[in-house]
Amino acid sequence: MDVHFYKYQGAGNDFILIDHRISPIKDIDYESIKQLCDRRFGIGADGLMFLTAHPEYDFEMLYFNADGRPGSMCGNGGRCIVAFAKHLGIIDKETDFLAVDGPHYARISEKGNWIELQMIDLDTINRDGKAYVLNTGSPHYVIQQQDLINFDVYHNGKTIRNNDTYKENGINVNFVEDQGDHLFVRTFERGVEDETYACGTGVTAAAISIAKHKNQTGHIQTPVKVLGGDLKITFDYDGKQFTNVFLCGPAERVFEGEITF
Ligand SMILES: N[C@H](CCC[C@H](N)C(=O)O)C(=O)O
Repeated sequence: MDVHFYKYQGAGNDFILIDHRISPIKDIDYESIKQLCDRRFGIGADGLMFLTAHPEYDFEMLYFNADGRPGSMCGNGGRCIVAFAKHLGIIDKETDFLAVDGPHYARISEKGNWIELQMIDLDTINRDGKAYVLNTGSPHYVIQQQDLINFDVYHNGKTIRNNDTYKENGINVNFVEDQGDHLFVRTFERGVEDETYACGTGVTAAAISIAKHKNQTGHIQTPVKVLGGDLKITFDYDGKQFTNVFLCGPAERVFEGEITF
C-alpha cells in the first residue's frame, strides 16, 4: 500500500507530513515513524505529522517526534502544517487549527512562505540555578551561553536533559547568546535526542526568558538566529502574563513521494 508524503522544513527543522484525511493507513506504529524519520534508513526528519479533519477547526495537527513517540507542541511543525494546509487548499491566508496544547491561530504572508503562528499565553517561569524553565507548548530549559557558536551543544544539552531533575519526562535544552540586536539560540531537542537546526517552542522560550531577565515589558519583538536560519518572536508582557505570542518564520515544501507499506 502506498502512502503519499510531503517533506517540509522551517528554518531547518524538518518534518514528514501526511494528509490523514486521504491516507489509506490511519495509524503508523512508533517503530515505523522512527524508521521513516531516520536519516540513513528512512526519509529523514525531526518529526512526523498527520493533518487530520476536525469538526470545529480547519484541521488538527498530530505530531510525533523522530523517536516515534507523540510529542508536545512543535512550533516549527505548526508553521509547516499551516503551509501544508494552504497547499492542500484547506485554508487561504489565515487559520484556526487544533494542536496538542490547544487551538492556534496563524496567518500566512503575501509571498506565502512566511508563517506567523500564535503560541499559548504564559505566566509561569521557574528557575533552575541560572536557567529559566518554562512551557511554551513544550517544556524548555533556557540558559545563557557565551561563544555559543563554538559550544558543545550536543554533550551539554544531553547531560542536562538526562539529569535527575529531567530524566523521566525529558526537557528541551536551549542555549542562548544575546548578540545585541538579536538572540542566537541552539537547542538540544527531546524526542530527537540531538541538536536540531531550529526549535520553534525553544526560541519562543528563549525570547521570553531574556525579556524576563532584562525586566522588559510592553510589546517586544525579538529577532532570533538559529543554525537553520532566521526567526522572529513577538509578544506583549505586562509584568504578569505573556500574551499575543507569535512565532514567525519561513516554512517550505521540499519534496514529496510515496511510502510503500
Ligand atoms: N521542534 C519543535 C519542538 C518539538 C517538541 C519536542 N521536541 C518535544 O519536546 O516533544 C518546535 O519547533 O517547537
